[in-house]
Amino acid sequence: MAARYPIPTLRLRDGHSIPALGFGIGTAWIDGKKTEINRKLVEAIKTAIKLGYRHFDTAEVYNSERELGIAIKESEVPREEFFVTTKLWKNWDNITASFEASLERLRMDYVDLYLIHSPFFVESSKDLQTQWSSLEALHSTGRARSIGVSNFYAPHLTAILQTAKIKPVINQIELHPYLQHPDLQALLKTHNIALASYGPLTPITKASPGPVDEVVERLARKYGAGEGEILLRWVIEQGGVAITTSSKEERMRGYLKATEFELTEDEVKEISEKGKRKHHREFFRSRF
Ligand SMILES: NC(=O)C1=CN([C@@H]2O[C@H](COP(=O)(O)OP(=O)(O)OC[C@H]3O[C@@H](n4cnc5c(N)ncnc54)[C@H](O)[C@@H]3O)[C@@H](O)[C@H]2O)C=CC1
Ligand SMILES: O=CCc1c[nH]c2ccccc12
Repeated sequence: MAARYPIPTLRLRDGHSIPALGFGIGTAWIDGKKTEINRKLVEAIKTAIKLGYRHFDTAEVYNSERELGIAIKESEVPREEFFVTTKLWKNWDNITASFEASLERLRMDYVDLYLIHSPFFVESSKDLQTQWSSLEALHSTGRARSIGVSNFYAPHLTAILQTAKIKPVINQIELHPYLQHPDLQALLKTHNIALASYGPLTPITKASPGPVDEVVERLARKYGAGEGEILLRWVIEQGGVAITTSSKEERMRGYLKATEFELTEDEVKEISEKGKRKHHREFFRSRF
């Protein structure tokens, strides 16, 4: 059975819309060395499509773009119904070649969103500015409908905003109650840059036990949802986009419940306040 309700969308600063719940094909799926097509992954993506997911998040470095392209073709759902994000890894010298290789693997002639995966591989602000101008050039061809960044913190954003002709539409970062980035969130709001959360389930999957456990369990009972769905909804209620994943159909189905109820302002606040009592960063730890 497909989603009972359509997944809500968020309007980006360039006028395009992004579904507020995305299905990631990184982390749990990664096998950077594989050369054969992973049919299990293709089938899992097709299951997600059947359940109603239309927003997929991949990256050059995940080695999953080919499977996403095949799954979308085999699903027979029109390309225009999907929102596909991919990300540039380290090939700064020829960004156009990297981008075109991604399109080829995806079997697509455009992506909805192209992101710089990380700012941590360059030496200077000037390098970041040069990279951003290459994304602007791709955007002008129409093959990257929207452009944005990932794992950017205030100094990285400030650097590119100094010379940007087009501001990033989104910053995809690790965001959950134990990593809330209040200052970065304020900066994004000032520039109308949306926030996408990866690792939204971290408090229950990687950082438990912790101070939000009790409230998340209580709200899951109240709304007849899983604990994960409370954390996904916490992101969505704050105007963010939540990117999660699973290989299990039951979990894929469960996450969709996050679109079927609303948390009250006080409930969002309670999770945030309790979350502030613990700090946990799962990804790119060595950079901080
Ligand atoms: N831009 C970036 O640098 C990054 C982007 N991402 C993107 O975000 C996506 C999601 O990232 P995750 O950290 O995996 O997201 P997540 O925090 O939503 O965790 C999803 C994982 O939790 C497991 N899970 C769900 N419910 C569970 C439960 N009750 N008990 C135990 N395990 C449970 C799932 O099976 C899955 O493996 C990735 O696939 C990728 O597309 C992820 C990391 C970095
Ligand atoms: O994007 C998520 C984190 C990450 C960075 N590099 C790799 C490589 C393979 C899987 C995930 C990641």
